[in-house]
Amino acid sequence: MTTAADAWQALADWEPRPLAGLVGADPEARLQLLVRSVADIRFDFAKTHLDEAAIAALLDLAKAQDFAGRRKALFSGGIVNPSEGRAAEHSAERGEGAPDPVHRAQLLHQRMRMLVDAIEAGAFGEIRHLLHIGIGGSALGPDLLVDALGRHGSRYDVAVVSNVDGAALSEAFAGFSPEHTLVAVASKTFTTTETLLNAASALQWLEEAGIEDALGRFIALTAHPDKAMEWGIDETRILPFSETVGGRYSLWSSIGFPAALALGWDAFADLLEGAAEMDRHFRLAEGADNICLLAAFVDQLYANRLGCQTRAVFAYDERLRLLPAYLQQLEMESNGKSVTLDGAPLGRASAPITWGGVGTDAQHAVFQLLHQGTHLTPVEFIVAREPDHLLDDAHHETLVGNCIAQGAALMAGRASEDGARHYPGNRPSTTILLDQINPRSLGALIAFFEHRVFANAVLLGINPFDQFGVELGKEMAKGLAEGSMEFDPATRALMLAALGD
Ligand SMILES: O=P(O)(O)OC[C@H]1O[C@](O)(CO)[C@@H](O)[C@@H]1O
Repeated sequence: MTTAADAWQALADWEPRPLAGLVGADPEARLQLLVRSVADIRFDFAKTHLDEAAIAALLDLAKAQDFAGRRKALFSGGIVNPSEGRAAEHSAERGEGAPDPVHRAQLLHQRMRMLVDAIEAGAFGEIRHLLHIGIGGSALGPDLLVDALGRHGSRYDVAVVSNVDGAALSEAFAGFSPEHTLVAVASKTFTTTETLLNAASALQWLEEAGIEDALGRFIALTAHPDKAMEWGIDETRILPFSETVGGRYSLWSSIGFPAALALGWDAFADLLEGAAEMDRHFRLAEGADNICLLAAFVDQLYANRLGCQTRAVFAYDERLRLLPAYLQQLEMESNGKSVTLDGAPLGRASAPITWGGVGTDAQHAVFQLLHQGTHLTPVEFIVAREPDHLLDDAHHETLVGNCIAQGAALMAGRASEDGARHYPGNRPSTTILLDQINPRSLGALIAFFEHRVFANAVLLGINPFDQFGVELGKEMAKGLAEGSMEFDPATRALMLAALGD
């Protein structure tokens, strides 16, 4: 049997062919090999350097790394996060997983729904605003969902406040009236400094506004209900989710509460169903037919064969403007690792740096480097067939046309004697085309990215579900605030300059 080392060697021996040749030689075969539709989303990898030989090497790698076994473990509650001795059961929140976690998720969703109904029925008075306080995975997902899907007729004003910089909370206070505000404190651990400080300031804001029983306006979204109760939130207003749902995979749990409240329960249920459809595809599709695995093949090709240190994602859709930030956490916190599952040095590139923005804005800001810079950067375009507005068709046509033209220009390039006007071309891109952006398609899209991250982790042999890398910085920030830690002279001088003594 081919070992992982053999498969990596085969990839090292593989030579990329020019993109224009790959696409031009037999266009029909190319499209058939590299363009697929899953959950009404078209994934187009035709303008990447992936070819049959690279796919064969990467399929061998997947086999050598027991992709099928690890995928089975993911969906059946196996310990896929060995450093923390845990399963990773975000798919169970969508109904896809082992019976027990699926049942627990259903009970949680029932409680969420009852709370949504109670708020609507006026159990908390006349609520118009939801102040959602959380950070990282406890903020990026809900923020993305509400921003993307709540643009027309969101039933509540939602502010997601994550930064401990008081300017963020002050801005939210300025837009909300205390008597109509409900506060959701979202924290898996319920120990995160920034979140607890923001929550305490929100409580003070309500109290100072004369709200009777200000704590009664708080709900908690957490995997540690005991800690939320200690903080003062009544058990009846706590929506506890499972420890086996990772923070950056948690928008499907009660962390998604703002979306369920603002968009309505049916929309939240559609979101889960869209993700479940992608779960089923990922669980059942074999080999290169599996779109999440195929995307991971492209990622490995660029990160580990062609030396690309970054991956750029551009949403050509204003509704998805927060997607790049969401993906940064999902991809970089999951796969930004340097050791394998058994703690040995990884010895190759882990996750590339994810960056990006929104099109067409980014074209006028950063695309210069993509078209002519010295870095090779695989670019991902995300675009929808249907616009979200009633303005003249010219808007959508220009938007989509620009998106498609960028991929074509990156690939084709244009030769010129004048170096400044020379476009080298042969630059890869992937295009993800959605019919519409709605709860169902967004659920499927986000689940696609989650499973692609997992597939990459399997190919690399790393654990995508822990994040010890962020702990040291947290500890030192605490040590600095409490004066309980010794720092080096340069840091001491900086502290003195910034904070006084
Ligand atoms: O939900 P919590 O426990 O407040 O953590 C917030 C975020 O902080 C992290 O632990 C990183 O510091 C993320 O993984 C997580 O999403």
